[in-house]
Amino acid sequence: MLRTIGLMSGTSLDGVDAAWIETDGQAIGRLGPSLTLPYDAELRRDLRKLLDLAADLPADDPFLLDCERRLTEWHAEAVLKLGQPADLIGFHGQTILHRPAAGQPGKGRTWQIGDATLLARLTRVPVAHDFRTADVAAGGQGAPLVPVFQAVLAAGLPKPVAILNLGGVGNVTWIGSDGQLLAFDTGPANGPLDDWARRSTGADYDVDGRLALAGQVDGAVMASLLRHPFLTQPPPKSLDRLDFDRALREAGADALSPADGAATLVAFCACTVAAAARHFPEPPLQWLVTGGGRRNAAIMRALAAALPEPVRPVEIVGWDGDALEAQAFGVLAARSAAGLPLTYPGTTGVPEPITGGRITAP
Ligand SMILES: Nc1ncnc2c1ncn2[C@@H]1O[C@H](COP(=O)(O)OP(=O)(O)OP(=O)(O)O)[C@@H](O)[C@H]1O
Ligand SMILES: CC(=O)N[C@H]1[C@@H]2OC[C@@H](O2)[C@@H](O)[C@@H]1O[C@H](C)C(=O)O
Repeated sequence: MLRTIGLMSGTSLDGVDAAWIETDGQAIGRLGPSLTLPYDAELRRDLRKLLDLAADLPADDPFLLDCERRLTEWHAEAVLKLGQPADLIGFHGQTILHRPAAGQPGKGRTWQIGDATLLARLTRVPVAHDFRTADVAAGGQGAPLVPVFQAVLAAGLPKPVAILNLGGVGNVTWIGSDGQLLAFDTGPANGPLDDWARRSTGADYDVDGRLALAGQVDGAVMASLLRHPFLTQPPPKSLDRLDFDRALREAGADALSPADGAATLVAFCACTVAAAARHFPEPPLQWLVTGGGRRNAAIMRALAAALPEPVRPVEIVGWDGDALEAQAFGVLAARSAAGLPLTYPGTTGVPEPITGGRITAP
């Protein structure tokens, strides 16, 4: 088994999640400590700016390179703070653009920034990185990547089960009784809500969903959003963090009051999850919710109303919803080192299971 440290900077841009996990990529030995190192306001703002600029930026743009260096140093700081010995780091980096081309090998693009050479030098540990490129190059969605780890974690749970991650974007993993995996992005989750909270109240996010709980869902905006073709599109499918921004503007969301806007975004998030469930081969026995969205009481209430099955935070089965994605990248790093598949036809739509990632020595 390898002692790994998984590092994830998700689409919420809230900070680096780091987790220690002992694994050979197939089984989990020990789960160790984890932490989140939140970005300071300046780095968070610059990363958010990068998302808007990414489509037109050359890879050697000075602003991009400066952000990449700062992002990498932040990750190194997270590793040092964790203070655990490691044989391998799994470094996701920060997605700034995601445009896969389903079923068209060589046509899609997914872009995670992060300087693996610098991270390996700063931590003196080999770094596995660039986990999504091979899958997109082979015609896969390049996301989600966590299902292979969730399947190991969920081995002892009654099936079918649905694991819902509510980060900036939402994604779900459905695991059937025979171990069948179906995973895909559900729709926007905290991303548009965070942008809305920042614009309307100045806060980084709607703490505990209080703003949304004080508002009313706007029927006209909802009706417009629910017509988005992503909801009925069959999986595999994945999203860029900004994919719904235009639809939200066109639906007239910008004209809503702060509370009604938040309430409407929350209700839409729950509707996208209900729409996702229509793609499952059979209903799950329960939904286990991970990611920051599980702390948003408005989202959890809306999910409970929209789904017929029980909806609970993953802590109910003893998992740590703040560490899960980081732990996944430790396992993905070990799988990459062993040449094991990271993605499958049922998770990214790649034609056959393939490995991915590259390893950079210190
Ligand atoms: N107490 C809380 N109340 C409401 N929302 C919260 C709370 N805590 C966290 N969040 C939300 O969760 C988000 C962070 O979630 P998470 O860390 O799962 O995202 P991520 O890892 O960046 O995303 P992704 O899964 O897209 O990679 C915050 O931006 C915020 O919107
Ligand atoms: C391209 C990209 O970075 N996608 C993220 C994003 O955030 C949530 C969702 O969209 C998911 O598909 C993915 O992250 C997790 C870690 C994954 O790949 O499983």
